Amino acid sequence: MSKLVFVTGNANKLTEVRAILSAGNQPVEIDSKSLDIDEIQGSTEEVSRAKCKRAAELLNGPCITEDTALCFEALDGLPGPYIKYFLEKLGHDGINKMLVGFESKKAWALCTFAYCAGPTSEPILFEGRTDGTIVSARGAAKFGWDPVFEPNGTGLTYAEMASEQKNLISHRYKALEKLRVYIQSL
Ligand SMILES: O=c1nc[nH]c2c1ncn2[C@H]1C[C@H](O)[C@@H](COP(=O)(O)OP(=O)(O)OP(=O)(O)O)O1
Ligand SMILES: [Mg+2]
Repeated sequence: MSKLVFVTGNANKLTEVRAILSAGNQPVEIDSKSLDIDEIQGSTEEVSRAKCKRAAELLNGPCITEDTALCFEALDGLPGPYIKYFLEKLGHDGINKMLVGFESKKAWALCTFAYCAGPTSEPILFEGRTDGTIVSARGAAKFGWDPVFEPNGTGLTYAEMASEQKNLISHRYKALEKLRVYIQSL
């Protein structure tokens, strides 16, 4: 099959996706298209489905999209798919302050890849989840909320890890492993 098109406006995602999919003995190559597609409100599944469907309409062909949510246990899963706007307004410090009144600092990163075969097809979803804790920022602020998320059992924030380490345990890696199996069955 021809190369898959990954529609995203986020260069960091693209770098990680390429790194993860090129590892292993059956590498998957992808093309990318930088489109900033409107995102609806709703559950992570609804947000993902709508975005991928719209991308397939715009491209008039098959594509993948990806949505990343950061969910706080104390807030029953919020900010979830809206983390981008919270991060933009509040920064790493504000993200921590959101949890000051709560005992639990537990959080999980949820990645949802969507594959849509074309404008008249329904997207198929692939989820990956990594559990951890929200901590004061540590490590280089290169990618989103990486400095404030410490995956369980590592003692390091995503930002303190080598990219190879993050890419072996991340929400994105887990979702991509499911997508990879699906793509290779096409
Ligand atoms: O592994 C990650 N480590 C740290 N931060 C991350 C990660 N992955 C996404 N992020 C950030 C980017 C954005 O602030 C929000 C997700 O929002 P989200 O809509 O999925 O991403 P986006 O709008 O940047 O790109 P896209 O064009 O693919 O929708 O969390
Ligand atoms: Mg987005």
